[in-house]
Amino acid sequence: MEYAIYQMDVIVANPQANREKIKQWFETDVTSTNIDTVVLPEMWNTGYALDRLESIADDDGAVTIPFLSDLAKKYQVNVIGGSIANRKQDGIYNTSFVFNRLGELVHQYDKIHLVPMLDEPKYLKGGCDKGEFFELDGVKMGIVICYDLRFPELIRSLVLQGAEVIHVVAQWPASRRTHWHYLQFARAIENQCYMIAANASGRCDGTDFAGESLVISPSGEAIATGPARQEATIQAEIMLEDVRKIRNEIPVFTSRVPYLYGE
Ligand SMILES: NC(=O)CCC(=O)C(=O)O
Repeated sequence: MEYAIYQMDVIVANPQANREKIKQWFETDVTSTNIDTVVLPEMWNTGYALDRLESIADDDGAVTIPFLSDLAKKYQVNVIGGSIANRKQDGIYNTSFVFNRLGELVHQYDKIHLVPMLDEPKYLKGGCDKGEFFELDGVKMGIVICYDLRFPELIRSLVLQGAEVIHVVAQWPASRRTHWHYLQFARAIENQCYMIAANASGRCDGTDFAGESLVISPSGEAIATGPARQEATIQAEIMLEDVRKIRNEIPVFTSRVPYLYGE
């Protein structure tokens, strides 16, 4: 499966301009190649303009769902739609939407863990549905959003449901770029799964985002790394048989003792 990650420099507080950027990116970077799946970063509609979300968040995906669905259909690619600021009845969530090549919405997920360091709990509501896997092209996968990466239980639970590929969509600050790297590698190695991590570049209210998007194999090798702090497209091919291979070589999942972990 061939991936393209949009390491996007999100325009702060301008959803229309960000949709235009994404449309343009599909035209230039998705048409000419054999891409199966594209991945966008976190909060690509508004960036971290949290104090302005009341007026710029989408309304339960009203604009974003048809926008991403049309792109998936037009280019016949799966779309891991990053995440957006998304108003629901009881507040604004940080929501991901995933589409298959037919443009069908196959999954949605609200970020569970809100980031105190970026003031998210003041402006956003945290999701309370447990992460569930979805399937694209017959492959079981999962998605988490940025700070969720720090909670190994969430990713382990997706992998125990059968996910072989975990997507992390993010706006991860450059100041904590070492955590970004080590945590991604740890999650790949401990779960023997692919990690596909799409980070934003650019800056918002004095915070620089790291870029350095990553594709990591189930044995913990970096297959692709995006440049630091600049917009880029990262392309990589993943081989699902590598998941089976490493799980046979180092049978972590048969060595587990679930009753000792309270499962
Ligand atoms: N957008 C985020 O969730 C950032 C997470 C972060 O800064 C961290 O975990 O550190």
